[in-house]
Amino acid sequence: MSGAHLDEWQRRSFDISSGNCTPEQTADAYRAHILSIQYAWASSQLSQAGMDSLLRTYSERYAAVLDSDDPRTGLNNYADSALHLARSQRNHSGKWESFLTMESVLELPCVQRMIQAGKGGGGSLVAAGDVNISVGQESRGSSLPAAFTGDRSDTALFKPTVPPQPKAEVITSASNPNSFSHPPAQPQSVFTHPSSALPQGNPGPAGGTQNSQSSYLPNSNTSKRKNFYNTDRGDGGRGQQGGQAGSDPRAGSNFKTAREQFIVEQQKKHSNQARTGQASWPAAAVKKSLGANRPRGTFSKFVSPIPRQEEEEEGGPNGNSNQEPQIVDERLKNFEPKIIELIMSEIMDHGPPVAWEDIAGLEFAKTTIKEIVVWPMLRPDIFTGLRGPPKGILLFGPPGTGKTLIGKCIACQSGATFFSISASSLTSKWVGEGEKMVRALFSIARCHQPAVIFIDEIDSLLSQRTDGEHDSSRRIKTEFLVQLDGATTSAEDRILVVGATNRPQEIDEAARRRLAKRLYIPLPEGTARRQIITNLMTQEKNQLGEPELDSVVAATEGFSGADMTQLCREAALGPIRSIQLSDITTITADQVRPIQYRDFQDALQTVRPSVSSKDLELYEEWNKTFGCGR
Ligand SMILES: Nc1ncnc2c1ncn2[C@@H]1O[C@H](COP(=O)(O)OP(=O)(O)OP(=O)(O)O)[C@@H](O)[C@H]1O
Ligand SMILES: [Mg+2]
Repeated sequence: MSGAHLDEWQRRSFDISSGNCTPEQTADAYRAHILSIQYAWASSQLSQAGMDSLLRTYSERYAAVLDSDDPRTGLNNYADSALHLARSQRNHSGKWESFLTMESVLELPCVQRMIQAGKGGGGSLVAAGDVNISVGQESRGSSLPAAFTGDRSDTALFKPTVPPQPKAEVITSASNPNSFSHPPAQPQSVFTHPSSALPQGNPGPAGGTQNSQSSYLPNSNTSKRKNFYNTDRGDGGRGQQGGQAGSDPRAGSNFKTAREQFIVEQQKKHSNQARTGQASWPAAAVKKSLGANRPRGTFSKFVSPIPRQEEEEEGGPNGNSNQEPQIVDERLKNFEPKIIELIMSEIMDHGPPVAWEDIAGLEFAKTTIKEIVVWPMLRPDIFTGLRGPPKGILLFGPPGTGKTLIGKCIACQSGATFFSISASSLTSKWVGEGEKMVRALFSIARCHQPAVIFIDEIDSLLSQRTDGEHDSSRRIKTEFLVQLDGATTSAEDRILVVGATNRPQEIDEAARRRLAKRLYIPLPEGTARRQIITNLMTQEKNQLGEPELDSVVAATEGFSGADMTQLCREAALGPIRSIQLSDITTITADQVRPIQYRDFQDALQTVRPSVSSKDLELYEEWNKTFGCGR
């Protein structure tokens, strides 16, 4: 999703602007947003990077509302005021009836003994295991408060035996000591009531029970929270709390705040990302409470793999090699650094410089390209309105005629940032990431204007769309067409796409239209062939006279530029082949004889034109139909 679309989507979806929302409503809204973001991501309306970014924002806002103890703005971790939000909350205390009535408590053997002991004026009160209170089915020792679990064995009022008390029932008993409750039909667990637990000097059973409960149980709000957040959770979060053991009174318990639980659930979903170190919003949410340990991710700084000169001198970006890499432009923050790095390192072209004079012939193509590429890049103020350059040009023609060479020349001569990408690498190397790459490519180009995106073998990227083709390549094509159309670029953007192909017939008609200027790069004519030979021969010792050159030019009718280069290379080997094998190790470079006409004659025996006349007809035909030449 482009930046513009994302903004619009956010605006429509996330308008909590009334200012009259209660904290509950705000929290609810944020939670709904978070779900919407996940849904949008799952249904491919939103990119991974977009989702990361949005989730980070909204989970932090959600957490801020949840955590704040300011009653006007926060929910204090879903304390009492927000419990009604949890519609599925089940508190059975209202329905259950305790079997522990005042009378039945008095009949308990331990209570009887206590009474007896009280009457007897001292001595041991109650033996361990004497008190059996039925409270429910589950046994989760770790869920008890520390005072319950023996952590405070010296002062503990109650000590559980196996199996210990489930929280739900503890909670109920705490809030209503006179109706110690349980589901009647469920099996029972056992509580031990040690003698020391009873309030000193208070032999009265009812009063004793009340006092003891109020002294060891946490306040009812906290207990309710525990009850709620443990109702439908498995053991999933236990490990997450491990780090708090020892210092946290909740150590060893399953208790989690709503936010912690939410984060745990999300972390499970995103565990893969977390493992690979990518940014994921739960990590961002955790960051809030953990301080500055921000993970590397979407907002990590990006460092260019190609250090600038001053950086090299200073020992790294910003003069500090220890600093994190930096994403330089806001527009790129939604892309994973990995992708940006790939584009910067693998797509930007850094070849040897090529001048217009190095390209033999092709005068019409060169003039046109200068007109629509180089000058507008150099003087954008003049080339506006109707004079505005096309957004795309297509160089087509037989193989080896200089299309790629022209691309390199544009890179050197236009003064623009040059992105050279082979379509096959886009479709094969980053399978599944192709459309992301395309989007990132255009975004980076937008940040580095004026920019030329050169796509060699563009036919393999923009071939006719068929029903049977793979979904990913179809998506790449669509993304490319969208970007090419300039839907996401403004009129002032100076990004030019130059495509090169020797299979123009295979290009999708929609792409053809977008590559408005289609230039035929034909086989070199006589003068061009002569120029290629002359250019190449100036670097070598040779004895080629004008008439001999004419003969070679005449003999190479139908040769492409690449064939001509190959012919010259082959001829250049002639003098070496004439050296005696025994001399090859001792001979000096000066002693190698110059290239002669006979070397070309020999070479012409082995080097053949690579383009057939039948193929040539097809190009001529396509040029007549779709080409922009004269
Ligand atoms: N017009 C030319 N002037 C000088 N050299 C040329 C010319 N055309 C081709 N060559 C030579 O041929 C080589 C191959 O050319 P290039 O890669 O540009 O061909 P291409 O048109 O891109 O071929 P393909 O369609 O197969 O990709 C160049 O490196 C250059 O040496
Ligand atoms: Mg090429």
